[in-house]
Amino acid sequence: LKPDSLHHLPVHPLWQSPLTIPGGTRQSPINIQWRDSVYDPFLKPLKISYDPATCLHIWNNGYSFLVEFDDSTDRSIIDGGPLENQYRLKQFHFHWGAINDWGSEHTVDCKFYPAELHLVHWNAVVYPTFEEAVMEGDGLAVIGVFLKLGARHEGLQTLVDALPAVKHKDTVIEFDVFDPSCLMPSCPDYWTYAGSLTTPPLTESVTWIIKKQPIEVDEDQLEAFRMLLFTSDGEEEKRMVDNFRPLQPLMNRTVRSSFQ
Ligand SMILES: NS(=O)(=O)c1ccc(-n2ccn(-c3ccc(F)cc3F)c2=O)cc1
Ligand SMILES: [Zn+2]
Repeated sequence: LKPDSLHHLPVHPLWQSPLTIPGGTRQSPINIQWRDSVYDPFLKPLKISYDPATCLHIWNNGYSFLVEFDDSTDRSIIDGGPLENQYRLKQFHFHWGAINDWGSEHTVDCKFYPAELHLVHWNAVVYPTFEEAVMEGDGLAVIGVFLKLGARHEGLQTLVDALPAVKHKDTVIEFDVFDPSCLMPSCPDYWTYAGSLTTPPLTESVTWIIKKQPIEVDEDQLEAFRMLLFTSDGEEEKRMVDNFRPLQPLMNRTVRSSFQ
């Protein structure tokens, strides 16, 4: 890419940034082609231990709504799986579509789910702050969980009930007890690959752990996501929908599976 050609990269209206990172070799999200994933018998089970009391607040950051956690200690962590160290939970958020035909960031055999949950963790064993971990190849670990249309999810409902209070960009409410483990599917199977953040700064610092089994949510719960706004109070309302990044090239990467 010659420098002047950067100005002609397609810029997706939502992301206000180049769709592809010049020189990017491990961008996310990707399509997971099930038959091309490679079973790795050395992958360990993922260990998750969250302390519900570390939950702080929910805020609408203009991209999604984030549930943020107190990551000043090792009270909410994940370990095992493909990870060399334990990683601390910082926040979780979702991506979803305007309709149920799409909304997830990752796809499986080119199939979209209506939404995708991301639990963002950082390597506090090696890096002193989240800000530094974001810049390092082994700095972050994000668990991705697909949402599919089905039965009402009782654990999610406490979160859904709070969403009207964060309808507008830059609004926040206290949310002091929530255990994200209730959003995990029962099946331990996952895929894992080396990738990036899917919104700016798009840094190539994420070990992705994508759960094979989706969780079920009902239509009302998805509609509750869709009534959020990208816009601040007083601005012309823009519904917060389709906040997912387009698929990125796999390039020289292998997706490993924890299951045969
Ligand atoms: N969708 S995702 O890949 O899970 C994803 C995408 C972007 C982020 N993200 C965006 C800005 N930040 C961020 C927040 C605080 C900070 F100090 C540094 C950051 F990069 C961040 O973690 C976090 C997670
Ligand atoms: Zn995300």
